[in-house]
Amino acid sequence: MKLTRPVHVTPGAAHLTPEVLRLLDTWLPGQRWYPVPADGVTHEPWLTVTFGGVADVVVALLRLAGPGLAAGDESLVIQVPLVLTPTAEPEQDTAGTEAAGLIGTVTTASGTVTVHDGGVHPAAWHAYLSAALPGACQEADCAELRDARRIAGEQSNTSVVLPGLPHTAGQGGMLKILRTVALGPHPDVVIPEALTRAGWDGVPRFLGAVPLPDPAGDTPLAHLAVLSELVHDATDGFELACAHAGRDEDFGERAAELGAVVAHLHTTLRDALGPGPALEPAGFMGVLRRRAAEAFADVPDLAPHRAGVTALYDAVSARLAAVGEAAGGLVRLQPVHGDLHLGQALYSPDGWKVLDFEGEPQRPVAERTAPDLPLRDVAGMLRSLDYAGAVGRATDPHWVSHAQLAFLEGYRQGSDTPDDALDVATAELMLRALTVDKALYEVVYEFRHRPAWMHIPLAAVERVLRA
Ligand SMILES: Nc1ncnc2c1ncn2[C@@H]1O[C@H](COP(=O)(O)OP(=O)(O)O)[C@@H](O)[C@H]1O
Ligand SMILES: O=P(O)(O)O[C@H]1O[C@H](CO)[C@@H](O[C@H]2O[C@H](CO)[C@@H](O)[C@H](O)[C@H]2O)[C@H](O)[C@H]1O
Repeated sequence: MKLTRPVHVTPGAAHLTPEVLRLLDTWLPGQRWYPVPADGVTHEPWLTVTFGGVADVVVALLRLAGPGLAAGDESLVIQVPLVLTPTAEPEQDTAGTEAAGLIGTVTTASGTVTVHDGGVHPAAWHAYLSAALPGACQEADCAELRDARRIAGEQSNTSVVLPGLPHTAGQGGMLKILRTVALGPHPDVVIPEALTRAGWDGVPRFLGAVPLPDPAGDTPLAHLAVLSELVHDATDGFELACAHAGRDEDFGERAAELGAVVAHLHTTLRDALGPGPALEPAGFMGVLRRRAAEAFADVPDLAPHRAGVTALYDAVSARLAAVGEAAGGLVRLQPVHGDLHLGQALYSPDGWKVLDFEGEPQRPVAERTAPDLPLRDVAGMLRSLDYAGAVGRATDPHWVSHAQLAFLEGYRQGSDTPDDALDVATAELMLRALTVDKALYEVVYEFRHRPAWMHIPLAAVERVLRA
């Protein structure tokens, strides 16, 4: 019988010496996937994970503690896979160490150990792969790891291409090591698994996952990694749209196809996972108002738009209350993507594939996974087409609006509208509110990560409020 490797969990910092933890304190804040500004943040060992039959690989699950961060079960937990190799001498030559993932060397009374980042190390990939997929990668030099490589770029997690992994449709896999560990089933596991089970081919086929076992029970505490089929000859949707924008080439056809895929995604999600509760206007708009207040507190440049946002949200609240009263209730919420943008879509010879169901990384987990309005994803794509026009430097003043209208038309045609759907005028007003909500999120995201691009969502806030 083909087995997966057992995953063992130990409380605290088992297998990790104080020297290794100190090394991590210095190294972690410089990582792209580190989820918060590092000022005053400490790393508290929560659990340590090892894999049966795999030596040297230790995964530290560290709770982030500090000003403004939640504590206890609510804390933000990061996953830090490490390869700890006992060695005779400290490594002197550090040339090329970043590529090799060397974090450092520590010496204790019991000897010297080199510490490598497991995210870029084949020994750790072997451990995850053999835990995710029955029978795969039984040896560290297995065929499945041939030519494996971590993908470069600005990622919230660490993804590894496995060209040698066989699967039903051909060859190749993608292992995604989740850097932020949230208690409960992870949406990037649950949603692709449900969509694959439903036979929908708009996501890379789900192949397996690495659960974090609960030492006190049978249900996994969380998920550590997810494995999916590699999409071949795929182009990142944002790069594709920017390239079209740069040539002023119409993106309408691709955008319409994408709209139809997003519509099918919503129908399949509702059928596979079931609808959620009915939209409750006060609660829903309360969340939007709180998020806006947080954005205004974070970014001073947003101040001139405070009154406009309040007025728009007041108008939506009033309309939802009136419509709900007249209809005896409003549309039901449902599972959605939650952070949909062109960079979460791959264009392949087989059409568009949607990726990354984690929700907006800067939001609390409960909020990210809550049932929502599908219009949230529509707003995300409209915003992304606007980014593509700006970043790709379209000179045609209609490039963005053409692509957005084509996306909306593709979405409308692909939609299987539920009986309780919002009427057109209310849906349009709600789409404006969700577009503003997304643009405010983006202003904060750009303020923190890419200030040179902050003008793109800032202009959008102004434009939508003026409309
Ligand atoms: N199954 C796949 N096949 C091919 N490429 C993929 C696959 N999954 C992800 N990618 C590539 O990896 C990138 C990062 O994946 P994603 O799931 O969005 O990770 P993150 O959460 O770190 O942003 C994507 O933008 C895409 O280019
Ligand atoms: O991909 P992530 O889940 O890490 O999402 C975060 O980063 C995105 C940028 O990489 C950011 O997206 C914003 O910029 C995109 C262009 O780079 C644009 O297409 C999106 O529309 C825009 O929101 C995303 O918001 C953030 O959560």
